[in-house]
Amino acid sequence: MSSLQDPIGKYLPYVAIDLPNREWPSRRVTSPPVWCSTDLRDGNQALEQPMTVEQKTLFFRHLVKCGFKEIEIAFPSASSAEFDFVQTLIKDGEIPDDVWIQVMTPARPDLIIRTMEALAGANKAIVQFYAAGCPCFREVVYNKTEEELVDRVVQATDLLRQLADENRAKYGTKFRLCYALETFSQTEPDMALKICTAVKEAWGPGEDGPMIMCLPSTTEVAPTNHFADQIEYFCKNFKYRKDVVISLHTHNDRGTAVAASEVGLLAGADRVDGTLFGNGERSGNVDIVTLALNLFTQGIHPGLDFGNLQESIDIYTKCTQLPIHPRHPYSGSLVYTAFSGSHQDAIKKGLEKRALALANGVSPCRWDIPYLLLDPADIGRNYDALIRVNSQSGKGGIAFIIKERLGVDLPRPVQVEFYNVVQSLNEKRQKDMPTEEIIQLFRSYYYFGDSAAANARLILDTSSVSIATSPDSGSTSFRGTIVSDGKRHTIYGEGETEQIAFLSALEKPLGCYFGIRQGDERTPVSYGQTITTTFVHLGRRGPPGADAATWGVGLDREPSIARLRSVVSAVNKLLGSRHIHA
Ligand SMILES: CC(=O)SCCNC(=O)CCNC(=O)[C@H](O)C(C)(C)COP(=O)(O)OP(=O)(O)OC[C@H]1O[C@@H](n2cnc3c(N)ncnc32)[C@H](O)[C@@H]1OP(=O)(O)O
Ligand SMILES: CC(C)C(=O)C(=O)O
Repeated sequence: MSSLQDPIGKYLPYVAIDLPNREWPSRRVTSPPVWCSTDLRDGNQALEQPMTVEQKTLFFRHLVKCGFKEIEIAFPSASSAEFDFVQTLIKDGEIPDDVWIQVMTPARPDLIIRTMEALAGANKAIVQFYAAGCPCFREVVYNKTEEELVDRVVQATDLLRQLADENRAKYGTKFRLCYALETFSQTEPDMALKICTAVKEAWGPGEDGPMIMCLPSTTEVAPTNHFADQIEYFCKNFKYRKDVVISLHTHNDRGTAVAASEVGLLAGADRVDGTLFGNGERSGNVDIVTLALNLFTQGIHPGLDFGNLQESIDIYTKCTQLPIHPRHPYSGSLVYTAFSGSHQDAIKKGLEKRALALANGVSPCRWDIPYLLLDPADIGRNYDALIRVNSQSGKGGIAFIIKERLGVDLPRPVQVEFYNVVQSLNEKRQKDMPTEEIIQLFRSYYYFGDSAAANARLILDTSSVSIATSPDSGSTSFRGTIVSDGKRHTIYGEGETEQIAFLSALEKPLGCYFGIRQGDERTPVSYGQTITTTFVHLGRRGPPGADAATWGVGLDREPSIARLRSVVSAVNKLLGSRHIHA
């Protein structure tokens, strides 16, 4: 069996930057960055099967709909499909006036020329060219000295400026340059400054807007505090800082791309490029949905619209053929679901408190629900999946489902009673119980609604019921028709309340004596109509030691009928027999 070897010597720790007065730890982000989607380039280049023109077009339209104003659409020199895609978007008028398309090229003259050809006719274009700066790339990949590398990027910038001028003259295209110092986070800080200064000076002030300096963690190799130091150091020491937009492009090799971008913004960056759901090379780019919703849950509108997140998920999965993990932040199918009892209980209480505050007109009503960072409704989800029941669940979660689906607000003892029923089934099944099944079980267990009546030994014909209260004695009389074990009886009884009168009327045909031990009636709930829910705890007198008691539930628009129904429910449970559980 293999075991993890001693890593000392094989892997080197990062070299910390001397930044004694670092400011990023105490800063706050108060407004969103400029966003750039790189789904159609970095995302696309990492797919087993890169997107077709149709898929890219669909994705592009969606990015526009989400509100991206800068969209990297292709690596035009990679293939004719990529080249043609750029031309198709331009010629078909797909690009809104306020959107800058971005394309990517290495700092190679042949590829730069081809890239600029692809932009013929564009209105607004950002050309991103890249060359890595770190020692490994200089030595291993390019075989170039620092000076030779600087020369290469300066020559590339000169060529880009010349071609941009030509395109501008021919098509009126507005051009901005983005230089991506690939492997920035592995490049010596002063080398990073040197190479970016050379590019900026070669490009000049830029006619159509500020130049962009993209500082990527091409491969994420160190903790995020180090990345933040690198960005702050660059921002403080780059002499053209005020003239450029600093952009972040973080990868997720250590699983901290989101955190790296967040601290990078604190450290002074202005722009973030990344992909929806973090698609991209290896473990991906930064997930822009997560970043944006992280801002949203701090009370800052991200300037991107993920109000219908399912649409983004559907388009993403269709175009990339990649799934979203069920536990993916904000987007996963299970991230707004609690299975465990104490989570469910807390969520239920939080939502009830919020409902009360909303009903009392509290506005704005702060979202403060245990375990739920975001209101699922904000991204277009409903509350159906909030609670799912398995053997780890408790009474609170089950009560939540019954309340949400049936409008029945169970009192605590009924919650406990029904929880025990669900729990004993769950323990046998060893898997979660779908909501529909819980509802069905509730109906049948409490002989609730028409479907449950089929199993009932006692049925009350509610249309036959007449209840009267004597003004003299104050006593209430009940008259009505029941069906007991298939036989029809017209019965009569008297008592202090309609429930007691009904119970006394039942004694003869059923041959049993029942007594009310406890009752509970809930404020009528409104589901288009006003419904009263009544709960009764009913005892049956049996032989010594064999007394039984149970809860019954009754619902009706008419409060007195709801009370009688609760008695029917409890009596049926006590009589048992024809009752069949799920
Ligand atoms: C970190 C990133 O994601 S960067 C973006 C990466 N994306 C892509 O590569 C997707 C599209 N790429 C492609 O289709 C192809 O790589 C092409 C068409 C661009 C180039 O293909 P080829 O000409 O066959 O070259 P290849 O990809 O093997 O590149 C290697 C050469 O480019 C050089 N090179 C690599 N990056 C750069 C750069 N940024 N600037 C200048 N030269 C570079 C290498 O040093 C190497 O040169 P050498 O042949 O003299 O040793
Ligand atoms: C070249 C840049 C933008 C990049 O994709 C990276 O470094 O990961």
